[in-house]
Amino acid sequence: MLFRRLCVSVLKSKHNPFFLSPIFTNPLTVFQSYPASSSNFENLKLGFQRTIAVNSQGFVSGSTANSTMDDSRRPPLVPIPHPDSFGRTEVFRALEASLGATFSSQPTVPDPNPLIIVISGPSGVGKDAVIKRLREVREDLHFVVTATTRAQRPGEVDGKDYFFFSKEEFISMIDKNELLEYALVYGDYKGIPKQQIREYMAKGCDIVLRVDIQGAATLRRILRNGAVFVFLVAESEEALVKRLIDRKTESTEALLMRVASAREELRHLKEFDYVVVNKEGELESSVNLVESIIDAEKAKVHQRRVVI
Ligand SMILES: Nc1ncnc2c1ncn2[C@@H]1O[C@H](COP(=O)(O)OP(=O)(O)OP(=O)(O)O)[C@@H](O)[C@H]1O
Repeated sequence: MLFRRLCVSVLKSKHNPFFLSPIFTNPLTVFQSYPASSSNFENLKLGFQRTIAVNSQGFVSGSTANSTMDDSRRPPLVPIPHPDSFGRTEVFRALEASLGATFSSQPTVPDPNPLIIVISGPSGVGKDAVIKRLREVREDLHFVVTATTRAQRPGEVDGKDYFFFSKEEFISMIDKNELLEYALVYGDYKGIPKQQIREYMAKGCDIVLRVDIQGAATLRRILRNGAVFVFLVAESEEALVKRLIDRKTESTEALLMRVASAREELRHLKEFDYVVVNKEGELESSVNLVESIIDAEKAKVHQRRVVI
């Protein structure tokens, strides 16, 4: 359509010697003989490069030949039926013939790389709540199960809540460099098994890691820009404290410690790529925003790349 408009506007120009030429008074619709012989074509020169040919039945043929291209390399002049009047297959085939090449059905760009998403933020901000919902709404997401040496609590499932190991087993994993990151927390080890990440990335899954602020700093040093770092915050300090009180899971000492650390932790915000404000009663919006971040990362021309 655009091409036809171009031809018409060029031809209607008062500088054009073909103005009101009889070929453009014919409707460009009737298809009688295919392929039309090149003698049927009247050639119109547009500028210096592109030669356009329109036959009396309304077929358009063109080549991008420049003056130095020899005939053996030039695609054959093939009439192209107009999509208004002919089926998609006929137009498609004619375009291929005219270009002298078939159109590839290969994906235009490769699949995006699997992503590692590190979610961090102060205690009580809603990391677990956001991740739990994210896993419900998003397929191909693997939440890494942490390895720990702490005792299994009633109701906890090995391999789902944590992977439970003895201290000897855990130290052996450290020695064999099988952990991406680990820490000793109140006398117990916690760490991220590399093998689990490798396995799920190989399946094309995106990986979610939930870590505290110190863990995020360590992962940033290891993964650099290979992972995307998301900092979750509450809309205010007041909202965060109320949320922690309402959760009723901490002793008063632990509560005080978590609230005090939250202030300090906020200073690390600048080390992250994105910040998501998890507002009171708006968990769904926070999850949507994390999803949008993942989608945007997957649309990046220069994809993050990481080898674990
Ligand atoms: N947007 C929200 N609105 C209201 N309540 C929320 C919101 N997000 C999370 N919560 C609630 O706040 C409490 C703390 O959330 P959660 O346990 O997910 O925090 P966390 O960051 O994982 O904490 P911690 O690091 O201490 O484990 C939970 O009771 C959770 O249900």
